Amino acid sequence: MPSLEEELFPSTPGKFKGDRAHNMNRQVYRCFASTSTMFLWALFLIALTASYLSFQGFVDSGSRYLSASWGGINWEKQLRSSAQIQRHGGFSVLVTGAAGFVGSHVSIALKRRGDGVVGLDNFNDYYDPSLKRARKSLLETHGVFIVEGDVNDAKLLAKLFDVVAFSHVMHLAAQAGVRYAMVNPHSYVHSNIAGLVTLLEACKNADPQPAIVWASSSSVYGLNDKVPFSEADRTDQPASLYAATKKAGEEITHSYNHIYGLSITGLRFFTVYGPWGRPDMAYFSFTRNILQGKSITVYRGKNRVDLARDFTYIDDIVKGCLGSLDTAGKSTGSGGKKRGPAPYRIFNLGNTSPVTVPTLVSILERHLKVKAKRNIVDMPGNGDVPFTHANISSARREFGYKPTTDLQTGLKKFVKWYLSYYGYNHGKPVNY
Ligand SMILES: O=C(O)[C@H]1O[C@H](OP(=O)(O)OP(=O)(O)OC[C@H]2O[C@@H](n3ccc(=O)[nH]c3=O)[C@H](O)[C@@H]2O)[C@H](O)[C@@H](O)[C@@H]1O
Repeated sequence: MPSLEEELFPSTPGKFKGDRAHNMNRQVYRCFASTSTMFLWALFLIALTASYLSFQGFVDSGSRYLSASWGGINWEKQLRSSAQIQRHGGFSVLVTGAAGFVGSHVSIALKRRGDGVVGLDNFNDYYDPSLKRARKSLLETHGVFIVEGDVNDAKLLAKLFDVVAFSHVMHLAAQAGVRYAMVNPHSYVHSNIAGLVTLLEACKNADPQPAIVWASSSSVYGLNDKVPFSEADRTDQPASLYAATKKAGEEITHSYNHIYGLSITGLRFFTVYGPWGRPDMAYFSFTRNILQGKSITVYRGKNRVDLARDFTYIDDIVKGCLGSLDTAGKSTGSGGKKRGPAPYRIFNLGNTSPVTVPTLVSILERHLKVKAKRNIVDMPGNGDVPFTHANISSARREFGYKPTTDLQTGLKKFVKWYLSYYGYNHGKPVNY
């Protein structure tokens, strides 16, 4: 049996016979009725979408407030107090990677001379996070507050710039390590590319815009064999994904400098070592293994040539970082708009005195008074380069950079710290 509607308005036009005016009326009514049905459906769908979105927002913000380790009045108070400048003409610096090796040393040095410092670190487990926690405790005793968060967190970055008008950003947060890039390539893209862009976005939007000094790497020289390495040498032959992401960082920062007027200084660090260092690096893992009586793997280059590095002591690097901050010109833009050209600089921070890896081992043996069990193997194709050697004349000219610690002296200080921290048997760290 046809429904009432079907009866009144048969689905097949033309089958209905009636007068013309009646017909017209029906068509108008029909058209109106279907428009209002559509309208009701549209309203229903909009309401459904809106309630879904607001539910999602509720879930997001709820989970953020439940899991976030930042935010709140007390947190903002800690930020402001840590960022407080204590010297005439001082800076307020956001240090990313502040619980890292270089980050912790730079943060303390800045704080000591009266600059305001706020740290940011995600405490990831690329290497033993307890060492990062210990550095954090050390920083707290110097009055440096570290926010636990990721440089990929745009909301957190916006909040930080909202609470503190940072004059400088020292960007040291990164996925470090040359050979680990073969194990976890995406962590390099996440931290060194995506994280960098998120940070630059926050800096470009900030008002005032901070000047940025950030960690590039000697590894950008890749297969370059012109020695010593100068900033103008080619850097288009990276030997590892790590190097490629650092090189990409140099290009990315250049574009932000060009478009938004951000002041940029990239520092190419040369194999930095010292107390509170990184356990994944050769001098550190060699020390641990030698003390534990385990063998160490010493890579050797083509034609049995020893590998060499321009090992640079942490205190020299810290001086280079501070010198870079002191001479970084201002960013010219604000709120995402460029107002004029800003400086774009790149410097080598090395020691200008390469030492072979076997010599590094011999120095450690002397300081530790233990003979190493050396397992010499040909360098696998793992992203390593045979040698590095920095020409540092640019940094010397610009801010008087002059490294003063040779490898022998620097390793002595490292070993002293290592033994006080871990003990001879790499037991539990001494509490700081
Ligand atoms: O200069 C830099 O820019 C880089 O310096 C280091 O990278 P790398 O020089 O490879 O430092 P190590 O991992 O400590 O290696 C030093 C030397 O020891 C060698 N090595 C390493 C590990 C090992 O088990 N055996 C060994 O012979 C390496 O081949 C290399 O020649 C850092 O790990 C990077 O994060 C940094 O960017």
